Amino acid sequence: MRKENIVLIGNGMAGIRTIEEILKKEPNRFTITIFGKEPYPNYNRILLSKVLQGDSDINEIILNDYDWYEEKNITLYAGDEAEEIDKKKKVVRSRQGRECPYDHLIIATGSNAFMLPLPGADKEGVIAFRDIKDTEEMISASKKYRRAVVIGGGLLGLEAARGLLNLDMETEVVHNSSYLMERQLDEPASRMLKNDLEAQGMRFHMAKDTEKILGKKRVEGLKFKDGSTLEADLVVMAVGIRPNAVLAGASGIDTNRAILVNDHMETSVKDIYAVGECAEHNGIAYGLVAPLYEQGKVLAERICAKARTGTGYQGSLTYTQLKVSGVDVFSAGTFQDEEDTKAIRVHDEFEGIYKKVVVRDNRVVGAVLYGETADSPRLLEMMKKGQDITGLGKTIILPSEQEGGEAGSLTAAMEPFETICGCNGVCKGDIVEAIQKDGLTSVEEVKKHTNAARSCGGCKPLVADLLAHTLGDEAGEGLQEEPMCGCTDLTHEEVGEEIRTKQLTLTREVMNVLHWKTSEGCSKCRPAINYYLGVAHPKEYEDDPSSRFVNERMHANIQNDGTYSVVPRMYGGVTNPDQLRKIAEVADKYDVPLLKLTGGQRIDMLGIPKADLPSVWEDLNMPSGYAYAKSLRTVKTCVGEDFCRFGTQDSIGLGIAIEKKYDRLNTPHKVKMAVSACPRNCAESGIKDLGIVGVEGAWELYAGGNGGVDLKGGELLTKVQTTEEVIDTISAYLQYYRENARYLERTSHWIGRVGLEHVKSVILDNKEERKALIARMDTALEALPEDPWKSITSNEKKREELFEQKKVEVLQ
Ligand SMILES: Cc1cc2nc3c(=O)[nH]c(=O)nc-3n(C[C@H](O)[C@H](O)[C@H](O)COP(=O)(O)OP(=O)(O)OC[C@H]3O[C@@H](n4cnc5c(N)ncnc54)[C@H](O)[C@@H]3O)c2cc1C
Ligand SMILES: NC(=O)c1ccc[n+]([C@@H]2O[C@H](COP(=O)([O-])OP(=O)(O)OC[C@H]3O[C@@H](n4cnc5c(N)ncnc54)[C@H](O)[C@@H]3O)[C@@H](O)[C@H]2O)c1
Ligand code: SF4
Ligand code: FES
Repeated sequence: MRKENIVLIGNGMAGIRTIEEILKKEPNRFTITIFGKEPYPNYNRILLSKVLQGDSDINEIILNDYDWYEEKNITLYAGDEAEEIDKKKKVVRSRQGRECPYDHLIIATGSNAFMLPLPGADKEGVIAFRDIKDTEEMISASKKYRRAVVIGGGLLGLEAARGLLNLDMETEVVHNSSYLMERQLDEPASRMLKNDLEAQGMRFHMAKDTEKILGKKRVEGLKFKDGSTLEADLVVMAVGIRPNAVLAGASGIDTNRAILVNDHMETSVKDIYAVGECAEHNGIAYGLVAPLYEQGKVLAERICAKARTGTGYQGSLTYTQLKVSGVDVFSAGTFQDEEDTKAIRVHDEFEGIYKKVVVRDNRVVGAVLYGETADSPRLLEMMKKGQDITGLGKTIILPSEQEGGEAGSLTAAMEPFETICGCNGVCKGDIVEAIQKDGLTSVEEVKKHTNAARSCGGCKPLVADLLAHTLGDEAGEGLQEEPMCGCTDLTHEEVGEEIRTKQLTLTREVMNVLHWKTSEGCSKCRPAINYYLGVAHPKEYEDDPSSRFVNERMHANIQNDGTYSVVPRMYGGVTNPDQLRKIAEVADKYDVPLLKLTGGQRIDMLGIPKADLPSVWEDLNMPSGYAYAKSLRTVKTCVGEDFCRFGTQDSIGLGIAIEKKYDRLNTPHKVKMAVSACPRNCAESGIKDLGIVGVEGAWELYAGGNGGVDLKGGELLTKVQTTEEVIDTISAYLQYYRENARYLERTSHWIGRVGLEHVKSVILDNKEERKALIARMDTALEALPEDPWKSITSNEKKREELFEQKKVEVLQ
């Protein structure tokens, strides 16, 4: 029987994804022929930004190489353009004279970059940014010329500008509106973006209209309508796209802005379909891959089923993320305030974080996240489902606002149906199933099996996290490591190792020697570098407060209304009438709105304005409880042998001794401990980073427990006889954790990653290493800073700098 012929015009992202979907359903039913104007196999256009930025090369962005076409028996005419569609004879004719019959014709001709029709726009050195040729031209221009101007401050323009900066060009962006990315961001987010990009070295000319392009044969500059000029050796136009519908229109297929299609991607002509940026569905021609891939799935279904099935394509909710290292931007749906909308806003100018969630009729209809975008999958899910948020608190809508903002634990808390990869519409459940069923151990494998992370790559950290979480103890050597952040290609471990081996001592030095891609780093790498430097040089390194998160800088936890909470240290959860009287007096004097007992057995004074913090600390005259820090938080104790009839050990005495010894020590994440004097475990030792349980004549130590989002029982580390052995084991364990865990990795994740047996083999079995770890811990303890509250209240300058100048806003 004759196979049916499919002809595809356009070898780009949407067309080939449609073919992939068809082949999944019907690997042998069709003879497939593809015309591609560009002389390459199918590549990832999105990652051209990364090629320009030097993070990737052209070979790495090929999605399907020539072998793939051969394996699938597909004929590809690369570099040959389809010029005519003869609907009567059902053939396509090409520029090189080929004539191909079709039973099904798919048009996926994408878009063309829009070139402003300015006088001089045809000069040498004036280009677009759309394909491999443009990218290569920019890279080669950077070797000869110095001054680049990008016209257009949208997604494409900013990604191009970042690339040109990486190529060492002086880069200016000319934008016709007063705000960058005004189609995706509101004013505050746009302002923050501009500040951060300026700090990276980009220069902006806002609200400028270009009148003409100056120069002889090659471009020499721009002239604006206000009469001013700007010199340029290279001009990149990034001012939007125009769907490529000319061939379809000339062939008698109905077009408007693009090729008109119905819910099944059918055009006005039988057996001719359109998909991708060249298609217009319900008045919208999309310019991002996620909707195009959804269309591809529908079209594959339509062609394979030989009839219309189901509801077809119903339009897409789009979202964008900017691919520029050092800035995290997310935008979806309605992002401007409207008459019938309300917004939840969080704005932290210290950490450079802005979040706005737009709500209409108790449903999330849009969001802008700047500086921290971990909440984006959950918000998208809420928007897609139209979830009623009545009664949901801010920490449910923005889970990363929870105390401590547990970086890295977000996928653990996600539901199986929640989307991990927006571009490819892949949810958590699909990925977990593939990891388990197919034994996947790397992001690359997950990519191949599920398509997740195969497009913009923005979801890679989530995929990596999910992989590590799903594999747990099995996550061994094969697990592919992710870079620390967009500012570097090095992993946490590599940066730590370089700091140690190259004896780097300052943040700036780390960034210079390790070729950081941004001049100032970002909110992910700066705190991590600061931490690694502190661990490597405990005596010499001077902590950098500007690399600390806001809570650590202010030595108090910021609350959702912009006030702070103050938690004084109560060693082992033990207090006395003097302390209680002092707390009561301070609470009265400062009208503290809420006093609350914490889970760590101390008293939290909530609702204190920032300006009052130093006076409150002074009046309390108690040490800081470090309730805000990546450090030892509390050592919870049960009453133990002195009072409890079951107690066999002095849990309070041991708990206080431990808390006094390790108090103020920097750790990769917060550390909680507990001491119970018998297996009844009243201090909840089983869910602590290190839990100690008294048994007849001995102590059992449990490691890697967690009572937070990721509930986990600790595992037995060892059983020892004396309190001295307990302390030595804690020193070895904590020091090994400090030196080997990634910054922001809780002990439960760290042990899950490296395995408890490994930790035991180092800190218990290897006597030499145990001794060395204990010695290094002692050195770190000798170098501990004085109590931070005291150091601020006794230093007028510090007090003024921190508490009387800058502004932290948290708007609700
Ligand atoms: C630098 C850059 C970064 C981007 N980043 C993102 C991002 O982060 N996220 C995101 O979602 N989207 C991003 N996009 C947009 C995304 O790449 C497009 O939406 C997507 O590539 C469109 O796919 P398509 O198949 O419709 O069109 P295309 O990928 O453009 O493919 C169409 C192909 O058809 C060919 N063609 C046209 N006419 C003919 C003809 N007559 N005969 C034969 N071949 C023809 C074209 O040469 C082209 O190769 C980015 C785009 C660029 C340029
Ligand atoms: N990260 C991403 O998702 C990403 C990255 C790059 C490109 N893309 C896609 O590629 C396509 C093209 O991107 P784009 O940024 O060119 O399109 P765009 O339409 O989103 O932005 C163009 C920008 O240029 C500005 N502009 C228009 N005319 C101008 C003029 N005369 N002078 C100065 N500025 C002018 C506009 O105000 C607008 O902000 C879009 O579909 C986009 O979604 C997406
Ligand atoms: S853990 Fe045991 S010793 Fe401690 S309070 Fe509870 S029952 Fe008493
Ligand atoms: S979100 Fe773009 S590849 Fe997954």
